[in-house]
Order: sequence, then C-alpha cells, then structure tokens
Amino acid sequence: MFAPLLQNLRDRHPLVHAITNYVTANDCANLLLACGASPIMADEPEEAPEITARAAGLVLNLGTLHRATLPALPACGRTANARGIPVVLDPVGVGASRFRRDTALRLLREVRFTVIRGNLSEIETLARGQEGAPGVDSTDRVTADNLDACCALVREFARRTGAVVAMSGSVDLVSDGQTVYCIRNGHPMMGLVTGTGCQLSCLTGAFAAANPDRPLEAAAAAVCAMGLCGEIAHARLGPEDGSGSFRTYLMDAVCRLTPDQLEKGARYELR
Ligand SMILES: Nc1ncnc2c1ncn2[C@@H]1O[C@H](COP(=O)(O)OP(=O)(O)OP(=O)(O)O)[C@@H](O)[C@H]1O
Ligand SMILES: Cc1ncsc1CCO
Ligand SMILES: [Mg+2]
Repeated sequence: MFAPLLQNLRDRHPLVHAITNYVTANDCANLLLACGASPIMADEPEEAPEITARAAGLVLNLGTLHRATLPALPACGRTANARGIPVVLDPVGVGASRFRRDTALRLLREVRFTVIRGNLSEIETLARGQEGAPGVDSTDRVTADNLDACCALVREFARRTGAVVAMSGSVDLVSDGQTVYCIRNGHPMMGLVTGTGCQLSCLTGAFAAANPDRPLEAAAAAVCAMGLCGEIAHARLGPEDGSGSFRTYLMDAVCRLTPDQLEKGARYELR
C-alpha cells in the first residue's frame, strides 16, 4: 500500500520549498535529499513566493519565527494554494508564545493546508486555539487510556481544517477527518535528537509533493517511514554510540529505505 508512494518519491524527485527554523534547517535539507526530493530553503518575502511557484511542495515551519520573514509564510501558502501545490504546516512550539499562536491561527485562516504535522501538545493547542504546553518537544503521550480521545481530537481537527492531521509521538495518529491511521513505528531515541519532527514534516511534504492526489496515504507513509528509519537506526547502534550516531544512522536509513522495506515494516491499524 505504501510502496508505490515511496517509489513515486524516488522517481519524481520533487522540489520542496521549506521555510524552516535555523536549528534544524540543515538536517531538513539533507533529509529531503536522502528521501529522493530536492530541497530549497528561502524565507525572504521578496523572493519566497517565486520559489514556491517553482516547487512541487511547500513546508511552513514556525520553529524560529521572525518579524522580517513573517510575511513570506501566508504569501507562499497562498501561492501554493493558487497552484495546487501541497502545503505542510509544522506549528513548532505553538503553545510557547502569543506570537507563535497568533501566527499559526492566522495561517489556518488564510492558507488551506494539505497536512498539519505536530506533536500532541502542538496539535492540542492549535485545535483548542489557546495557550498550551510551553516547550517545543511534547512531553504528553498518547496512551492506551487516552487513545480514543486522541483519535477524536485529530479526526475533528482534520474535519474542521480540511487538512490531513498528523500527530506525532510514541504513537502517531494521522487522519483526514474520517479514517485514523494509528501508527506504531518509531523509537524513543528519536526524542533525543532535535528536529526529528521537523524532518518528518519535510518528509511529509516530499511524499505529498510526489503523490498530490493521495494526501492521507502520503502523510501516513511518511510517518511510517520516519518511524521505521528510527527503528533501523537504533538497531545499528554499537556499544559506544549515542544520540549523535543515531542522528546519522537515521539519515542513512532514510537514504537507503526501499519501497519493499517500507511495505513490510509499516506497523499501523486503522481506527
Ligand atoms: N517515544 C517515542 N517512541 C517512538 N517514536 C517516537 C517517540 N517520540 C518520538 N517519536 C518519533 O519521532 C518523530 C518526531 O516526533 P516528535 O513528536 O518527537 O516530534 P517533535 O516534538 O515535533 O520533534 P522536534 O520538535 O524535535 O522536531 C516521529 O516520527 C515520532 O513517531
Ligand atoms: C529546539 C528548537 N527551538 C526552536 S525550533 C527547534 C527545533 C525543534 O523543533
Ligand atoms: Mg516539532
């Protein structure tokens, strides 16, 4: 089911425009190359929409928002919408400040997102439109006890926005407002490397760019692929290896992942 989506990504080499944060920009660019896409980062409002117009996918990441580049976000979003280019929103740390929250809520009003990808606290904050957890990394968890409530949250938020919602964590939930993919790939060490979420949003942008008519499956495939690569990276760790090696092995795994491996390694149920 996911193999053809990864094959399309490898075959089509989509150009993905990312407006992203300065913490993880380099990892995001390398991740895009590793998966078969082609990255371009540009956040100057004078040129950014022109770059979006040439791209097959757009990723808007709010990790290190700045006044000077802020106008590029809605402008590029509108350009992508007008041209039918898939757009991914990563509302990094949206509960941490009023500036982030107001920006994210404004973007939700002005841009039609194909996928909204965040951790549990970010999605919760956006869905409620109010103050949430302070950090950029989620400490909240999806557990057996709150799984039904989390599924209802992503389903309802997807319905309301018209976007596919991808909520990451120890369990990932991806929904288009009807179906929920409950995805169990991944490894806790992914939480020890900054930007695995940012990279996942770029991977989602790449899958969506290569498979523009299947946004739900594209997002679910990206989430399974990222988690599976975390598992492969962990299995490679030697006795002296830590989070630095894990970060490198994760990139290696994305680079070498085959459609067949993704098909066999994806672990999910539909809810
Ligand atoms: N405890 C865990 N077990 C398994 N996989 C995990 C765990 N924590 C995170 N992941 C995986 O790590 C990736 C990033 O998810 P996470 O929710 O940590 O994003 P994030 O909080 O936005 O990260 P960042 O802000 O550092 O980019 C996803 O593929 C997710 O499945
Ligand atoms: C740590 C951090 N701060 C702003 S963006 C970012 C990268 C993780 O999203
Ligand atoms: Mg994040």
